[in-house]
Amino acid sequence: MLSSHEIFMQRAVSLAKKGTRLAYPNPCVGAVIVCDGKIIGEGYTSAYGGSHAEVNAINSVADESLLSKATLYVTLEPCAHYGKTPPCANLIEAKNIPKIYIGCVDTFAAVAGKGIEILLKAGREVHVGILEEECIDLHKRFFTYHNKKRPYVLIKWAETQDGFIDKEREINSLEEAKPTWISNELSKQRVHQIRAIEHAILVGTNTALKDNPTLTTRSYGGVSPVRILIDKNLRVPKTYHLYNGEVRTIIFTEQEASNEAVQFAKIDFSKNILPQIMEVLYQEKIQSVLVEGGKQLLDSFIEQDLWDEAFVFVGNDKFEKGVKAPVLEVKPNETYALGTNTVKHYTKEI
Ligand SMILES: NC(=O)C1=CN([C@@H]2O[C@H](COP(=O)(O)OP(=O)(O)OC[C@H]3O[C@@H](n4cnc5c(N)ncnc54)[C@H](OP(=O)(O)O)[C@@H]3O)[C@@H](O)[C@H]2O)C=CC1
Ligand SMILES: Nc1c(N[C@@H]2O[C@H](COP(=O)(O)O)[C@@H](O)[C@H]2O)[nH]c(=O)[nH]c1=O
Ligand SMILES: [Zn+2]
Repeated sequence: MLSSHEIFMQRAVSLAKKGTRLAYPNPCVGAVIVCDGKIIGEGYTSAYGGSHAEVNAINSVADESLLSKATLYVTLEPCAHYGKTPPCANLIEAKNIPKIYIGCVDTFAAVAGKGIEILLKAGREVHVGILEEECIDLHKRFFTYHNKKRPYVLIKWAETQDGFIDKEREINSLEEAKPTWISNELSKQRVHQIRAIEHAILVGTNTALKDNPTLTTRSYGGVSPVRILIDKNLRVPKTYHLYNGEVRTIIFTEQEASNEAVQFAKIDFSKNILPQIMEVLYQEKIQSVLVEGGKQLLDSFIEQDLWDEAFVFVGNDKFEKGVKAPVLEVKPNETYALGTNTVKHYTKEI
């Protein structure tokens, strides 16, 4: 059974999940203020440049005098640095909040224990590590980005019962360029929900040529991720969806090119391209990337052990031949049904 501290922290985690996508490149933090066992204030990080969770929670309290006997629950260590806003640790001190429960320490160098230090120096009671696993999971993109200097990488594909991601097929016209659907409508919505959380989405050249993907969140809503395409020789026609200007799109190529609908990033294809792509995404402050295929691209991420989380959607069909699905040599952490489909979810410790 959860303790009351864990229940309030769980509420802070749920609040944080509401704002993940808009807070980028900030972590979306959740905060709850409790007095006499009742929640008197709540908040989560505003869209980038806006106020932090602690500020929003404090501002939401109707009777400020209660703060001096209240407890603050916050998913991430309060900040101690002047970024776009002043430090939250100083605000908590100024508002005389006596008890602070923190989900996890912020490993970002500008904070890293300094927020806790300010609160302890001010004589506050500080507890760290409440629902720590959930809080680290919540902030995994932000931690990976700062600690590994690359975005958090998720790989995802849909495969048939007999392990194929497509049939054998040739594309002879624009009309023929569309995905072979393996997963069902519920899975599609789940994929769009995942897309709505992640910062960017990446596909390989053959996937773009055969599927003419849109890569948006249209079945779920929310912000669509930045679209990323690998296209060494610019083989994907400008009539394809990726050039429609609907969503910010970056194309990795070795060609000199310009186009008002997309952004080109030149890399050296004679070398391993994945570290180069990671470096550009890092410079672009992109904190997570969902790799949606195809086979060759997914295999290169798997071979280089460059993934943090994976989703495999298993449909009901058997193709008997076609494009073979990638293989993960580890067991899924969870498996669940989405209607008649099965989802295998793999996570790694960050
Ligand atoms: N069921 C599903 O979930 C999915 C199915 N698919 C299917 O998969 C198929 C496409 O897969 P596949 O043919 O493997 O192609 P990919 O989409 O992986 O694209 C491969 C091409 O992209 C470039 N590329 C990819 N990775 C690298 C790398 N690491 N280094 C350098 N260049 C790279 C190369 O282009 P170049 O040769 O120009 O250098 C390469 O030929 C399609 O049939 C598609 O429908 C795709 C996505 C998901
Ligand atoms: N075929 C297949 C998938 N294919 C992936 O989805 C992309 C198409 O995206 P969109 O154009 O936005 O619908 C496609 O290029 C490929 O990366 N995904 C799945 O969840 N299930 C499926 O059965
Ligand atoms: Zn802050």
